[in-house]
Amino acid sequence: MAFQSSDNEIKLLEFPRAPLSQSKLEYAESFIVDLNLDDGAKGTEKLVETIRRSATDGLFHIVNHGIPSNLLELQRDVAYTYFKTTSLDQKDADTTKNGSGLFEGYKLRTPDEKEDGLTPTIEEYNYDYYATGKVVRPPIMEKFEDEVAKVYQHYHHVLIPKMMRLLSLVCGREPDHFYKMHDSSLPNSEIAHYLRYHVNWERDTDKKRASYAGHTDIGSVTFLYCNPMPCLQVYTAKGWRYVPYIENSIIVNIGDCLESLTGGKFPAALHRLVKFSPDQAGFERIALVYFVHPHDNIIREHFRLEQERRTTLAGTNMMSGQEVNRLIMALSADNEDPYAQIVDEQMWLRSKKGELVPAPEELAFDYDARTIRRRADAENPMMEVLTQSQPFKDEQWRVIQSLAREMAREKVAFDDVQWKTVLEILNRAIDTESLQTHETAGGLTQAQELLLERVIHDLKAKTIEVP
Ligand SMILES: O=C(O)CCC(=O)C(=O)O
Ligand SMILES: [Fe+2]
Repeated sequence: MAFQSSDNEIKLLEFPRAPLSQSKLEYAESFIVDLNLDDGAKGTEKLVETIRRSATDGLFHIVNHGIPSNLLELQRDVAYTYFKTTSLDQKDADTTKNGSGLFEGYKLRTPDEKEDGLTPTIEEYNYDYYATGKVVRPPIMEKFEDEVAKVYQHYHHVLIPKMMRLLSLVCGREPDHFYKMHDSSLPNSEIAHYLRYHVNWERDTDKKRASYAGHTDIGSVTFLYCNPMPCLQVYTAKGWRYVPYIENSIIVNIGDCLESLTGGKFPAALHRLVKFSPDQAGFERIALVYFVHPHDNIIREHFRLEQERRTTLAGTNMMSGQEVNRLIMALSADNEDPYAQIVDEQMWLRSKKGELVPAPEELAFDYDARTIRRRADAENPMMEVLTQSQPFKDEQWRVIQSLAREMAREKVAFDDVQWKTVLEILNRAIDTESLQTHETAGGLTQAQELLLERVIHDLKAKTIEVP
């Protein structure tokens, strides 16, 4: 039950702030965008250049953003008070789905957590101020809504347009190019996201909450109010690095949608949370995040394109920047960094410029589970379709891989039925050196046939080595 004093008034608690950490840590480069310099002329050009340079990390810091720090710190106290003083039963009741698949309110506990009566060690609350207004807010949030809403209003009316304009300029577009995808003419969502990391949150790392295992945010940009507890890391060309703490700054973090909208030229920031530094042990951490998504139809198109790319790349050993991200996510979920030993820095940088790069040979994607596993113990989903549970011979696999590479390059895909035809043709080509493609039941388009013929021709010419 919410803490209430005798006069029925809910009291705001002050979040116990840890002293600044003195730990010596390896930090990412600080790309600082001072909005006071945004003059529409030389100053703006300088900011555009800084943002352009930050594209390797996908993350930069804005200062002189115009939101008074006391408002943001009030927001931190409000979030803390809610998490700290609200009963579990009330929190369970505070969840609402807003119809878009995104949750509103308190993030539902898992059935296990409910059964064991446990409070999640990372708690989350989502707040879409510009949504329909149907959601009933907890009393402490209602009480301070007018003040805290000034933060949302500033994001909505000032910082989103400014960032979208700067990002459009970075990408050589018309100044309103990205903002037109976010304005109020069509439905979209902006979500204030509060997180409470309990003192002992790292003990639950097997639960892999998205916020701390390596991940990218799905929207276009995310604003993160600077946090004096240096747990946030970003993946850079040098590996995982701590995000520097710059007082009163707001971090801007590029999400998947902006990566798609820029054709991979502005890659999403891959980030994660790691344990508290020893001199801040015993404190909790409250994070204040503001997710920005483009219009709903653009989000849908983004997911459609992602699905299409996955279909095209499935079974190939080529990866897009997003797959590279997923690879690092899968490998670094335990806060280790084996990725750097597998893929070199140049490859990573190329993927960050929108190129397809070869995946490490020994790894295979599992698109359904959104993970990547070592090939030895991987069941490749394409192999399943092709072999219908027969084990796949090495030589067949070699040919299929070559075919798949060509498919990725030429953007040709086969459906499940067509794959069976393809397999028949390839098996015959391998076993009898017969290269006829037209003898089979078919179902292939001309482009597919041509592609297949070329791969088979290479096979005959032994440019594909069959061991
Ligand atoms: O806790 C933080 O600083 C960031 C959390 C985060 O990455 C997220 O909520 O997506
Ligand atoms: Fe995130």
